[in-house]
Amino acid sequence: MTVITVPLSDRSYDIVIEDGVLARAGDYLGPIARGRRMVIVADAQVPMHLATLRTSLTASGIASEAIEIPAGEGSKSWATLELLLDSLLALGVERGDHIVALGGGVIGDLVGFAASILKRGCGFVQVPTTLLAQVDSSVGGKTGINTRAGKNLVGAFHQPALVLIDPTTLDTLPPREVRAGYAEVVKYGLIDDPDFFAWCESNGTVLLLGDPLARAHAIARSVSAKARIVGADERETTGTRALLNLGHTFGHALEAEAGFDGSLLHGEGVAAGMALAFAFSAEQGLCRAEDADRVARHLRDAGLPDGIAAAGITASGETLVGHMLHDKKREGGTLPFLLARGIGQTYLDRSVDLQQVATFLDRCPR
Ligand SMILES: NC(=O)c1ccc[n+]([C@@H]2O[C@H](COP(=O)([O-])OP(=O)(O)OC[C@H]3O[C@@H](n4cnc5c(N)ncnc54)[C@H](O)[C@@H]3O)[C@@H](O)[C@H]2O)c1
Ligand SMILES: O=C(O)C(=O)C[C@@H](O)[C@H](O)[C@H](O)COP(=O)(O)O
Ligand SMILES: [Zn+2]
Repeated sequence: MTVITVPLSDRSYDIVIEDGVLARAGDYLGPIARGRRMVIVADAQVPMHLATLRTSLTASGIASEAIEIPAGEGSKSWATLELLLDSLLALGVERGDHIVALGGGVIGDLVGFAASILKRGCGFVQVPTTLLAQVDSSVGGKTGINTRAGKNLVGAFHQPALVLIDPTTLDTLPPREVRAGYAEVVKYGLIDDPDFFAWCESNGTVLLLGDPLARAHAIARSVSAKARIVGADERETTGTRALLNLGHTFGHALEAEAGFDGSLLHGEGVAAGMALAFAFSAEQGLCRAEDADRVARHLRDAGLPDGIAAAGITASGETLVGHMLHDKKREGGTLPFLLARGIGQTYLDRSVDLQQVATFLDRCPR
């Protein structure tokens, strides 16, 4: 078992990583339930994991109710949020209760946001069941929904009380979703850990095939990096947490253009976005072309898109930059970008000319 703490003074919380921990969830949730019934909000596609969780709660003497949410990015919406809040109110959830989010990043973001506003804020616990959620979205308290204008534009910072990660739940995850989650794993290497990127180059293939040791290493290393960064800059005010956005300004624009319909998964958008961030950095003379090529090659080898064409997007540079103007990092007329001086040397650049970005994107193959 590995336990990593997110250091946030009186709101610090543990991330427990252990094969099979879902079947022992009651041991961890007992003290949080305080003798009350727990409400689990689960992705409708993980009934087997919901059953394991509920059995464990029952064995620990904790009653539970379940609300199932349709799978997919479309559920990070006003409509689903409203239905969820009504269901939670109907079940009598109180401010001191903790809602359990069981599923991927969609469920975690949606349930975390619902918890942040229900009765002006109640608690929640993350039980992530996708690789992406286990290495990234379940940690750090960014919650929210998408709107017509783009990704995650309405939300709140609201930290969970506990994150329970059972890597064996990934045995049922479709390979495309495993690959999408792997993009966020690679991200940690590219941000500030070149040794971890090299580890990914050597171990990515076995990790994607479900090797338990490689999987455990990748989850623990990713989560440690995220816990350290979130502890240093919880609300993305100093620029440190913004590093976790590597590839996301490009990636969210590609996702918005694709339309949140499952044709381009978040991790796929991030993969293409990271390749574009490195290619743009190389074009600007900030990093070596060999580094950008190395990033694109590894993403391709992992079965991930390495640019606009591979992401299936045909939109112009101007259209994509139009999506980027909704980015939450925007400061007046400036849009800070995560660029790179090399692998593991990502930094926030506030001097990027959006016209140059549009021209660069137009030159990328379609
Ligand atoms: N809050 C954050 O810090 C943060 C970080 C990264 C991503 N995100 C958000 O996370 C979302 C993407 O999350 P995701 O990639 O987990 O997608 P997801 O939640 O849509 O899950 C992917 C698919 O896997 C299915 N699934 C989940 N667990 C399964 C399992 N164990 N077995 C079989 N199927 C399973 C789901 O039904 C869904 O179809 C995006 O909305 C993204 O914006 C948030
Ligand atoms: O935790 C963070 O901070 C991140 O940026 C992690 C990202 O992987 C994640 O996709 C996040 O939701 C993007 O945040 P946003 O602020 O750009 O919406
Ligand atoms: Zn992301």
